Amino acid sequence: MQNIKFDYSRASSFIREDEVKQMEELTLLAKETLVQKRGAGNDFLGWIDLPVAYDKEEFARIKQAAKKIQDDSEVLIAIGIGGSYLGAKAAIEFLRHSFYNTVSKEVRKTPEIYFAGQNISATYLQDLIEVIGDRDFSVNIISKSGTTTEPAIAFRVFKEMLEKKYGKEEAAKRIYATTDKARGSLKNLADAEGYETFVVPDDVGGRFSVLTAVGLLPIAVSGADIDLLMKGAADAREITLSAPYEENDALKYAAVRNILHGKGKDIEILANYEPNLHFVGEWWKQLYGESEGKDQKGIFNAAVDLTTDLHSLGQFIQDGSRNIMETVMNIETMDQEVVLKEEAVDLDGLNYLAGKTMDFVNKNAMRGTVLAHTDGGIPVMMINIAKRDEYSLGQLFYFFEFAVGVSGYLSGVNPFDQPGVESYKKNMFALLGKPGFEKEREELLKRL
Ligand SMILES: O=P(O)(O)OC[C@H]1O[C@H](O)[C@H](O)[C@@H](O)[C@@H]1O
Repeated sequence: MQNIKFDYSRASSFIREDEVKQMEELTLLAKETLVQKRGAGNDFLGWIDLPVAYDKEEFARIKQAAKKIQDDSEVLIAIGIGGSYLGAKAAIEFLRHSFYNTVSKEVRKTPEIYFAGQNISATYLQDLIEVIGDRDFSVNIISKSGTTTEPAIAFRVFKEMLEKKYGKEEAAKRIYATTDKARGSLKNLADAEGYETFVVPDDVGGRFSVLTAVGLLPIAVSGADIDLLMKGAADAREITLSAPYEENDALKYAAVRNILHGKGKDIEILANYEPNLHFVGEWWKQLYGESEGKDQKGIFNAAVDLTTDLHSLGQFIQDGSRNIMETVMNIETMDQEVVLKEEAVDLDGLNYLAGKTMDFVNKNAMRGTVLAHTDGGIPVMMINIAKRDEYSLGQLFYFFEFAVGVSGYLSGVNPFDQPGVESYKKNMFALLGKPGFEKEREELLKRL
């Protein structure tokens, strides 16, 4: 079943069919380079077969660990940043209750889940500690490299808290470490302290790791069905690897956004009309931004929540600099319904909507906006998502991952490295006085 469909028919005034056809050869070549692991970054292509070739024994352990956390904890703190944060956050926000952490326990049924280590804010951390209070909690520390500063700092704090509350031995049973199978300080620490560990495979980069233990453990704790998530990704893989160019949506998305980029559309905004999709947008920003923004090239990625942002950025999108393309994530069938009622006196003038659902209003807002943006000079592409469930999300993750691999090769970059991310770290370490950065420190202090 194909639950994710790409449709660029609305952008027909910006792009001709023969242009898309002309991209066929290059796009198929990029796809073959990717699949046959012949391109730059080919050490990091484990995500291509992951949905069918994942470690089944570990998968079962993830489910057991999730069950244990559900049984013995009221709160899970998932610590991680970038790819070790955004996938799980996106999935839980998309799949579960809009107010997951605040809705009653009877409705939620599973532990509250908070994220930490995705910033260096003391206020955020102190407030989170207050939220946990004296309740039972567990920690999932997630870092592929095992050396990232932000999560390491947060982990120190929560590790101490756990050890104080439960004693060292019991605390160790409430700490789950997801990291490299052999390297890094987190792996060493986990081995020394006896934490249960889960592996981020060597050949899966952080931003492609949502379907490894990195994403799967917190997602499973939230009560979402990770079997269905994997099934969705596996089916998307099947479709993407076998469909011819004309019917291959991931390839078309890669081709079309590159054509539009060539016409001066340097910015791509990913829009949603459902708040549950907000963090899919955040996940996508890392996936696309880190994969393509390098060598002084790339499409800048931004995400907007609509109709909310039509009342802030809407003016700019409609009428500002014309270097933007838009991709809309549209959930075709929503699971909840609110029907608008008739009022005896039509003071707010809304009686014309009586009997209509909110989704009807939302979808028409979307249709109207797509047309307005098109008329305003913004090519709009649609990604139609059948519904809000694990199966569709698995497909969506795979669709975006595959498309960015192809798209990166089309634009001539290595989509699987992120050399630029090191620059801020080097300066931060130097300013913090980390051993080994003495020379850089001297130079930087002169510039402050
Ligand atoms: O999982 P970690 O090794 O802690 O890495 C977390 C993040 O760190 C850096 O920002 C990388 O550029 C990201 O790609 C990565 O997802």
